[in-house]
Parts: sequence; C-alpha cells; structure tokens
Amino acid sequence: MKAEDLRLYAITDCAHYTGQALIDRTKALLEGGITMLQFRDKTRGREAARPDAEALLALCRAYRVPFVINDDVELAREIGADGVHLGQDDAALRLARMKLGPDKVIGISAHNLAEAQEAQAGGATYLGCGAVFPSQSKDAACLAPGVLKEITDTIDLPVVAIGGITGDNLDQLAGLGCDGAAVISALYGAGDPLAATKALRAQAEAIFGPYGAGKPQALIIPLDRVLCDTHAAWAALAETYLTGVGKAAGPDLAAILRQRTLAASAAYIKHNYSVPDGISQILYEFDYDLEDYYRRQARLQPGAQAFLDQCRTAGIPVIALSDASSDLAGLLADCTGCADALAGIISTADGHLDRTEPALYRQALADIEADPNQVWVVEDHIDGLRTAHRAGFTTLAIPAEGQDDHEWSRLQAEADQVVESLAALKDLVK
Ligand SMILES: Cc1ncc(COP(=O)(O)OP(=O)(O)O)c(N)n1
Ligand SMILES: Cc1nc(C(=O)O)sc1CCOP(=O)(O)O
Ligand SMILES: [Mg+2]
Repeated sequence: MKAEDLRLYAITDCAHYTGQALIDRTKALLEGGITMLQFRDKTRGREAARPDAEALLALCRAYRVPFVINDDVELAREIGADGVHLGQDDAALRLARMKLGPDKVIGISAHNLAEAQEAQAGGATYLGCGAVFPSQSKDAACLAPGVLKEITDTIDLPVVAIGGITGDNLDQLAGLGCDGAAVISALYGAGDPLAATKALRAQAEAIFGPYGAGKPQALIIPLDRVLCDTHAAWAALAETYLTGVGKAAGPDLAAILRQRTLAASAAYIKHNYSVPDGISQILYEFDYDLEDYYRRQARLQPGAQAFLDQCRTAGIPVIALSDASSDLAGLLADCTGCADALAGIISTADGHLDRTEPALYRQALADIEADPNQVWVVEDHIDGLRTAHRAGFTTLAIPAEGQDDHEWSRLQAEADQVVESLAALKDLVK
C-alpha cells in the first residue's frame, strides 16, 4: 500500500447496504475513483458478513484498489484481504502483525500524539485520525484543535482523516499534512454515488496531491529477458552443463532454476545431480556460456530501444537489474547497444543478494536521490515484485519468456500496475 492509496478511502455503510445492493453501490464508487476500500460491518457476525467481504475483495482486485477489513483480523486472514483497520479497543497491533505477517496493511486509529507514536513503534502501516468533523455515521468525539497537524508533523506514517467529511468541508483539511480522506456517508449516502465519487476524488487530489501514474523519479528493470532477448541462453545453462558431464537434466529443471540466482542454480545442480565439479567450476561454465551468447547473439527486445529513448527524453534514469555478474551484465549492455542509456546496473551475483532481499532494490538507489515510492520497479519475477513492494517501491508487472501462467497471474494480482509490453511501458513514461 502506498500513501496515495489513502486519497479517497471509502468505508462500507453496512447499516444501509448489504448483499447485492452493497456490491452495486461499491461498484459505482470504484468506477468513480475511490482509491481504497474498508469493509465495516458493525452488526452481522463474521459468517454472515463473509460472502459480502469476499465479493468486495474480488471487486477491489479487479479495480486494483487495496481492500481492508474493519476490526476482524481472522476474517482478513481467512479471505486473503490486504489487511485490517483496528481501533484502540480492537485487537492488539502486535498480535495482528504476528497473525498477518510483515506485508499486510494494518491501519490504526489514533486520537492523539501518544497513540500515533505507539502505533508507529508497533509497525502500523497508516493512521486513521478523527473525528475531524461531527459524523452522522458514528458517535465519535472530534479531535482537539491542532492534534491532526501535530501528528502529521511528528509521525512518519501516512495519515487519513475521518469523520463527517463531505465535499463542503474537505477543503478545510488542506495544509494539515494528511494523505487523504476516509468517508462513509458522503459516498454511500449520495443520491448519485458515481458522480459524488468523481467529484470527491477530484477534490481530494487537489488537496492531498495527485494519485497514480505520475512520472517515476527512476526506474529499475531486468536486463535479461525483459530488456534483452536472453531467455534461451539462461534456460539452456544447466542442461548444457549437465550434458557436458554426461548427465540428463530433469524435465522441469529450467523452471526450477528460473527463480534462482546463478550461484543458487550452481548449488542446486551440485546438490541434486551427482556431478564431478564444485560449485565455482559450475559457475565458471555458466559464465562462459552466458558470455558466449551475449557476445554472439544477444539483441534488445522489440520496443526496448524506443522505451529507453523515451526515458532519456523524460529525464528518467533507468537502472538495469541482472542475475549475472556486473561485468557480464555490462558486456550484455555493450553488445546490445544499451549501455549508454543505463544509469547503472545492479547484480544479484556481485552482492550475493537474491530477489528476496529488499537491500538489492535499495542498492539501486545508492547513487540517486529518490524516494522508493516514486521509483518504479518493473518485474517479470514474482519474488522480485514482492520484495520491491515490501521495500516501498511502486511495482509494475511485465510478461517475459519463461514465465508460466501461474506466475503471470500472481504478478498481475500483486503488482501496482501491469504493462503488457515495453511499448506500453514507454507510453506510461511519456
Ligand atoms: C480509516 C479509519 N480510521 C478510523 C476508523 C475507526 O476505527 P475504530 O476506532 O476501531 O472504530 P470502528 O470503525 O471500529 O467503529 C476506521 N474504521 N477507519
Ligand atoms: C468509522 C468512523 N470512525 C471515526 C473516528 O473518528 O474514528 S468517524 C467514523 C465514521 C465516518 O463516517 P462518515 O464519513 O459518514 O462521517
Ligand atoms: Mg474498530
């Protein structure tokens, strides 16, 4: 979840809408541009509410909007929601974090600086602060004057304001440091929910800042398979090696190794096939084959040159990510003619970091002043996408050779945005 997801945060009004009526009304809100949804049902029990929660989750996935559950950590976990929102009298943050894991969203209600500090220290993802105005939906005390600004000035978490917010008073939140507005009645109670949502979304963007597809400050993208057509060389490495030592590769070896670094692939071969060489000799053979392919055959993928040219025109530094050593990756960039278009290369081989390590992606920003939120990581690899997401980057999924359907559907479901090709990516950075 990014701070901008809080721009226009709808909370369901299950006192007035359940079942199909709730789904239809929420669909209008999603169509109109809400940027996050919370399922809040204060009367029905978990089992009665579950079908609505599951249907709304599916709807939010289709609109690529985060979906959290109010109060019920178990329900959130069971249906695979993006997280929960908890108040001061709900489940303890520490327990919720233990149950949901480090990647899920946990929003915490804070009514003063001490509660906000405790939530930050306990690993909250964002704060909900209110009531900022008297609410028709809940009997909630209004925040003391100055408290909201004190929280946003002091705390490092994204903050969403809540309570009695309408199109008529939203402007009063300008300059208070919030990232967005959470709303029940002004959206669910509107005569024309689609029009009301569109109007509030435009107003929220004007007050809290734009949402989505601004240009990135930098972009990280795989060199192999995505920018260059090197899939065949990578897929053949292990089999070529095994044939050379008189062994037959298993049928799904290439798929197994696709998720691994070169060093991890060499270790896999050593441990699963009875081969005469040690891991460093196997790695040497891999490097030899890659170098040969890079020098003789490697080409840029269709659309790569135009994409890199567009990034240069737009002043967006492009950092290439490679699973080969940076020497080999540099050779590939030279041989395919894209070296001058790259601001840098990071290598999983050099730092002994694989794509499950957030430090890998952070390393890419070592020479660039950039906020990870404003840096796009383009990934064809599910582990990489998840890690970049955890490290706070904006993630884009892209198809590449060697992905199976399962991995591609996971990438599509989990990425902030999906691009079907380098041409589509080029259009996004225009
Ligand atoms: C975004 C957001 N902020 C605050 C709340 C209130 O949570 P809580 O204090 O637990 O009250 P209930 O919503 O459970 O009545 C919220 N739900 N969402
Ligand atoms: C759920 C909730 N929590 C609040 C708080 O102050 O913590 S106010 C509130 C209700 C928000 O609904 P409406 O937009 O209709 O006022
Ligand atoms: Mg609660």
